[in-house]
Amino acid sequence: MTNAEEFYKKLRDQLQSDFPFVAYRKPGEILVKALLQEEKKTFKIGDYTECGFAFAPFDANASVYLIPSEYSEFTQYQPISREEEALGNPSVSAFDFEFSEMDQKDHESLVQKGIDHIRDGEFKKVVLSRSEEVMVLDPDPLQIFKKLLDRYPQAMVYLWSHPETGIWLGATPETLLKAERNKFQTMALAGTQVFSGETDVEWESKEVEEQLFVTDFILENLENLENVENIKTTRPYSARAGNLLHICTDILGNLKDPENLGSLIKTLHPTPAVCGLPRDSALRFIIQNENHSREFYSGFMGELNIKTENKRSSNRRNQENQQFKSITKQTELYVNLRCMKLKDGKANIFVGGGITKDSNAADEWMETVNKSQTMKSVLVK
Ligand SMILES: C=C(O[C@@H]1C=C(C(=O)O)C=C[C@H]1O)C(=O)O
Repeated sequence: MTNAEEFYKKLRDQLQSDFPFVAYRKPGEILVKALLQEEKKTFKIGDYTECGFAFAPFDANASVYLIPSEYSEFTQYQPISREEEALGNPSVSAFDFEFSEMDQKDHESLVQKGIDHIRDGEFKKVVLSRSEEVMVLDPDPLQIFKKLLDRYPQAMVYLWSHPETGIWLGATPETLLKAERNKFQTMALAGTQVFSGETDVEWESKEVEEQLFVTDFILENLENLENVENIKTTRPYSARAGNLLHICTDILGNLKDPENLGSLIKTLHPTPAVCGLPRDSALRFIIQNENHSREFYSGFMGELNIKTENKRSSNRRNQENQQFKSITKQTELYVNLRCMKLKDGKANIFVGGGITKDSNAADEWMETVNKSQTMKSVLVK
């Protein structure tokens, strides 16, 4: 354990030498962790038995970056107080930023084209996105990271820096895969409305249907996987993500072979929460029609097979404070949403939304504006 000052000095040194590193805090946790690569070399994932922090692009055929535990220093600190965190309304709103009418027109016509293709029966759902360039007043990634930590305690907050990928930051609400011992968990997340102080809200049938598509797709695919058994789901509930609410179903199960995560990850990514349904035709539409490259947006990132020590006290009499220690490997991967790439004093913010037959282009534009708020609120002083 180190202190905040030392922690950020290490990150600063790493940034200056352009050595790969990642700093992050998992949802609801207090400790802020980092893996600092000790050499300037590029590591990639092979079969998902590797151990470290993974960073994957949207393109499921492209290789996945890794900061390996084996060649990195691990460091962490505990912020002294959380008093300032997650407080009220940010002083800045997405509406304080100017919008380009061109961006709006382009996005609305992309969405309309998606709706037309759905009505023609080509696919049932497609997730369409855009990227928006924003000037950053203080483009220091460490300052932005600290603001994200403050503002989003329930998100997976990260700062990733690698000479081959550039600098990325995000605060995502969406779990791709949690796995420990023989248990795993994933999530079907879709449907969006603005949070106005209440999580017990009504959802329109369009949103309910859209989220159900995601749940059903994940369940069908999991059921076909040799390595998976005892699948269970929670009831759909409203989950808060910053200024937004989504519909969420948790999906849990067991792994017959906990060492083999590769087939599960490949089955889950990309889910219809970020791509569409059926996957192949939606993906083709995205590649042919979005006018930007998603790069790492709507890919995934997080801990892969990180060794964790679990301590358990025995309550039995005559065994004072006896502790059982066991080492397990933990995987916690998140879908890379509400994220941005920092470059030359500018941020490229990536936002998108799921389109179904009942979508409306102007509403979908507004949804991306609302989603851009997550990153914009930390880009000004
Ligand atoms: C695609 C994004 O978010 C996804 C799409 C959602 C939707 O269509 O309502 C909701 C949550 C995410 O699964 C994004 O944030 O860019």
